[in-house]
Amino acid sequence: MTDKPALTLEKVCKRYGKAEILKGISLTVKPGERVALLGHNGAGKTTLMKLILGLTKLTAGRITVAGAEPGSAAARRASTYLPEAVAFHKLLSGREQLRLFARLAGESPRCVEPLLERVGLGEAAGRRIGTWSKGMRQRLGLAQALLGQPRVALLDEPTSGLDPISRHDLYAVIDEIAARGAAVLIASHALTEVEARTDRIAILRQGRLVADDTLEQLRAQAGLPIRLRLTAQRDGAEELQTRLGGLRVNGTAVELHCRPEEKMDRLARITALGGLVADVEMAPPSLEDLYRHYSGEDRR
Ligand SMILES: Nc1ncnc2c1ncn2[C@@H]1O[C@H](COP(=O)(O)OP(=O)(O)OP(=O)(O)O)[C@@H](O)[C@H]1O
Repeated sequence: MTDKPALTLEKVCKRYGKAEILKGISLTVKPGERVALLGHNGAGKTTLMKLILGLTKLTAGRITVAGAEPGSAAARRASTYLPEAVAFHKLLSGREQLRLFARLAGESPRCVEPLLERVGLGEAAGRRIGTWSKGMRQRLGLAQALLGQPRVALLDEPTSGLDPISRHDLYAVIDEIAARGAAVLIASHALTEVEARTDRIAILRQGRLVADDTLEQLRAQAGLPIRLRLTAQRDGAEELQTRLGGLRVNGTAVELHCRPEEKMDRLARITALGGLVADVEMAPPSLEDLYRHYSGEDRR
């Protein structure tokens, strides 16, 4: 897989009337990379995807999709898009709809059956889409996204409204799209799942990209505290709090926060308390903590 970005954004600006939605966004996504695009409602995630697709015009800056201009025939061939609300022809069966998409993508109809099986729609494929659940329609959307070997895949909240198993299955397909060499950009509010399933996190805030790195790097840059939760032996929570400080969480637990570099020292002090401590759990800052920090919502 080449290291050259499949998707490049340079100082991208977008205005709607007087409203400046995006103010100089620069971002690259390499083949095989899965990047989460986070931001509050109205931050501009969908607008960014529409610019990449050439569905709306740039105010300033430059975007290239597999080396081509957004909206050009080459860029359209190279990219695929799963919108938040997938709309299909209700009267067509899943198989008929996917055959139609395959024809439009210049693919052989022979690819349709394996794709339907791949996304778990083998049995439902003959039924009209109008009778399908949201999860089934999202799966068909992903089957469409797998057509034609895309080099750039844009997925707008792909798992919203799906149950945990369907989410899991959907991410398995997203991983496959990336493993085939597509640069994948996923707009999402589902922090726990993107924490586990993406390679890099980009956060939009007030029209700017305020974070763009791996989770580990963002943790290191943010310097947020590590949480230590101690469970006391019977009736020992008060003594534990007196000795170590921190907050009583419930009848038996005490929570402490410490800087990453203090962690070993804290653990040594906890171990020295011997039988007073029944258990210790340690949690590094989650993506939710980091998101609050970078999006300016850290009010704790
Ligand atoms: N066609 C349009 N004309 C005018 N303003 C628009 C248009 N499309 C989007 N906007 C505005 O641009 C801003 C960004 O919208 P966008 O849909 O990109 O946000 P988002 O980050 O995808 O939000 P969400 O998480 O709610 O889906 C919003 O303030 C929205 O009202």
